[in-house]
Amino acid sequence: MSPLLVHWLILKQLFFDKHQVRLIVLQVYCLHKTVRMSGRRVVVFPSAAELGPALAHLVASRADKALLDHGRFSLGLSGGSLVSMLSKELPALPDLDCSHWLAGFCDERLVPFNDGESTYGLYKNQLFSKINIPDSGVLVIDPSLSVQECAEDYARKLKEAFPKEDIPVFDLLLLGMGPDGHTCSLFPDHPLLEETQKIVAPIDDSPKPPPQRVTMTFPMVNLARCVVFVSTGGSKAPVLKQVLEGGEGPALPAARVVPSHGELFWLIDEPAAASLTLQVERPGSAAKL
Ligand SMILES: O=C(O)[C@H](O)[C@@H](O)[C@H](O)[C@H](O)COP(=O)(O)O
Repeated sequence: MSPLLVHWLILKQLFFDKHQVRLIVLQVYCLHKTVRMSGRRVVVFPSAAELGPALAHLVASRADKALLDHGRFSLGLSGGSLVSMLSKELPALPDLDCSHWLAGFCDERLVPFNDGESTYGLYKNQLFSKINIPDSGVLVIDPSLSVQECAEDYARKLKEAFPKEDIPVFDLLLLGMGPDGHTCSLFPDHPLLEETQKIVAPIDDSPKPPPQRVTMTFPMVNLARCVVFVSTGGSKAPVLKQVLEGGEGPALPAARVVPSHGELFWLIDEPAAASLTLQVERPGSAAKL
């Protein structure tokens, strides 16, 4: 018998009657249900430095699972701080094999690849050059096209890469969230939030520069097997509270990411979590998610 169980049985004998035991079990169950079984896990790390390795392990574990299940791991990337975090942490994993990975972009800015604003350009220099992902394993936009054509071209590339599915189902999408609650290039109050037909849409009036971008839409994002938001820093605290706990007015774009069948993680640090009152997980840096 495990020592924990022995302790519990002694405690139970000494202090609790049957009714109290039932209550405690019910409370533990409810807590577990709130934290885990709502389908969304909010996981708080002391700092971004501790969050990074846990994110890398999560990526590697979902990659292992996907490779076993269907021989390929499809990963959707976003810009922002994710670029440097992934570029630091993924190559540091021992034995990471990316030869059967397919990397796409949750959104991309319509600028040449050698422009400092190109998300692909950043990943190419900082991450792809350090891991063994083949060039053919990276799905990129064609920045020479108009924004409309670019979105159509990128949607076609995605559909070709997922021939068995009407709408591509990514194994893992990594998302960031802006201080206005945007994610991908889906901005608050923008008509693209209501898009139901296209899997990738053009946007030429992005409130955050550069104005021309292409973006995955909610119908595609919400089909992913796993979606992970990464949000760090005290400046994100107010919007995180609104997104995770609700507030006045229509739901912000990041709050509308609710995978229909997949997992949803919010990996955040303590400064970003400062205003939250909901139940969160605080697993420490060695977290295996
Ligand atoms: O295309 C963009 O303009 C950025 O990529 C942007 O959408 C970013 O992902 C979020 O603002 C989160 O940024 P952080 O990861 O730095 O919080």
